[in-house]
Amino acid sequence: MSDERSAPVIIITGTPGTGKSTHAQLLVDESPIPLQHINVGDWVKEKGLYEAYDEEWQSYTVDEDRLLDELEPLASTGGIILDWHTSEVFPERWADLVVVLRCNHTLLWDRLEKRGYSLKKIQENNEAEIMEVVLDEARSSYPAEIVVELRSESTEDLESNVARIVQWIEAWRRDHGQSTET
Ligand SMILES: Nc1ncnc2c1ncn2[C@@H]1O[C@H](COP(=O)(O)OP(=O)(O)O)[C@@H](O)[C@H]1O
Repeated sequence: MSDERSAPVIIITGTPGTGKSTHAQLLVDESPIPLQHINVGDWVKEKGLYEAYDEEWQSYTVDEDRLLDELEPLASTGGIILDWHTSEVFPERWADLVVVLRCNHTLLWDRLEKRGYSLKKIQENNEAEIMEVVLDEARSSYPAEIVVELRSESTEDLESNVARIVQWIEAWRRDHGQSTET
């Protein structure tokens, strides 16, 4: 329950390349309270929280139980941004806000090409973005009132999205009896 936390847990999700890490980094800089950015994919690799590596798809099969065990203490304390392309794995009680980033598929294709993804992986992700896979997953895993879909196609989008999340953090603090004055 968020009542036990002194700071919120924010999930930023979206198809790879939609801008999760870029948003999370800017949010860390602009947040009125300290937030730790957890790039879950990097964590999985660094901490070896996977069962296997799939050569064909160039991706890891995550050991979800171990991942959740690692994250649980951080989620209980709060003050974290969970940055991952999937959100259903996290327990519903962890999340205070779930941001789903969206991007035009042509633009997304270019971003993933620049990243050096294989054609197969670009196609898979592009199709997932068109089919709204990540959005559907977030909507079926969390209450509608905490899921926010935001466009991430330009620097203006990035800045206004982060400003909006900062406002949300300030409101969260007020609701939890914490002053926004320092
Ligand atoms: N809103 C945006 N406006 C312009 N470029 C963006 C935006 N969001 C992401 N990008 C660019 O797209 C690429 C992928 O962004 P990244 O944050 O790594 O995505 P993700 O973490 O979702 O995989 C980066 O080069 C980043 O600079």
